[in-house]
Amino acid sequence: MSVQELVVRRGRRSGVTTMVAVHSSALGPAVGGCRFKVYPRVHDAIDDVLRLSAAMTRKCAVAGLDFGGGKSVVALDSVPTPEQRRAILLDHGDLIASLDGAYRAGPDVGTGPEDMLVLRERTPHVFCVPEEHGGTGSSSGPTAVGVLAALRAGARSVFGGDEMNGRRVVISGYGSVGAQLAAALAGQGAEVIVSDVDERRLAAAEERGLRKVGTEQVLAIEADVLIPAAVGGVFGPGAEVAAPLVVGPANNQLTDDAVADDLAARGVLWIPDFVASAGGVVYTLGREAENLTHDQALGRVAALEQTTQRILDAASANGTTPLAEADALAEARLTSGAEPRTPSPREPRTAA
Ligand SMILES: NC(=O)c1ccc[n+]([C@@H]2O[C@H](COP(=O)([O-])OP(=O)(O)OC[C@H]3O[C@@H](n4cnc5c(N)ncnc54)[C@H](O)[C@@H]3O)[C@@H](O)[C@H]2O)c1
Repeated sequence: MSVQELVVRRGRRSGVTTMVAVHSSALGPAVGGCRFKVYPRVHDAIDDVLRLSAAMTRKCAVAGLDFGGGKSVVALDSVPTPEQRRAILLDHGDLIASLDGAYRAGPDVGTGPEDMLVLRERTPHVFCVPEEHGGTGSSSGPTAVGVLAALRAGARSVFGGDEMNGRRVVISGYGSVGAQLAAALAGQGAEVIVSDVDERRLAAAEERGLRKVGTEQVLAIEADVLIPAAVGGVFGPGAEVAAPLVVGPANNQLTDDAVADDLAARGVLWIPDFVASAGGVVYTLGREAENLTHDQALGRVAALEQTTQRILDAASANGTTPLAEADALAEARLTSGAEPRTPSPREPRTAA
């Protein structure tokens, strides 16, 4: 897999290997989340950082952002103590600082706004520190708003309308984004069923009156919409999916791009994850890099509905998949550097 820059370093305080991949800076400095995860081997972490950074390039390009794709990964061999965690974050902050702004980090799986605060002790190139420290905090709310925008476009294509009342929706992963999607869709009258590997999350869902289903049944359950909101690699070759519409925030849902063709051949409309999950990065960069107001930034997130519609219309007109059309849109921006929304990327507000 091509990558512009990959830096892998063992931290001097923690002894833990952390890494940053800058996949592309064709449209601007690379942005991406910092993932804390236990990996069997460092090579698995390297594979992950490369794939995730490439997905960020596509996400930023399709969403019209003047930023490139990057990612950072902390390759853990076990869950760290709080002291180790701080040492790892400081080491990782030094690594990000050494790239001099070519990569800017936000939270990802395993990290949150408080961790960004520790990174910021070593580098200004950090997004999403808590609001009381001048950042915008967790991006899960805007991410959920973006998924709902993409869902509306998808529902019009599949069901002829975007009314969710009476529709059955299965959400895999009742975490930060999944829980917000569940609340919003239940509020619109949808029958929401959730799945999670964490019993405490399931108990929280049940307290809110939501039905649960085992993780092994998620793909097979009869539903109108399936929302992958947990992990990547959900759909492999020949995956059997009962729901006609799949749209969700989880990154890298397909084990391979060719799976998009398999899903289409089975009559499943899969909205590319890098389109549906862009709400968080669109909102955060709008607020922190362009100083937009909350409402202005949310307006940009809502525009993901039109972007998705454009992709679905093109797929329908050209007899292709939404993935092929989303890729074409990303490629057009990357090769022409087309129509930057802002004159030039600015420093993140947190850098001030
Ligand atoms: N938070 C954001 O702004 C954002 C932005 C873009 C993409 N994403 C992606 O969306 C997904 C959800 O993000 P989040 O912030 O809600 O994460 P989260 O960690 O808060 O929630 C994930 C949930 O999935 C559950 N889970 C893990 N493995 C599972 C499995 N095999 N089956 C079912 N449930 C499982 C976890 O227990 C957890 O409750 C992640 O893949 C993340 O990378 C999130």
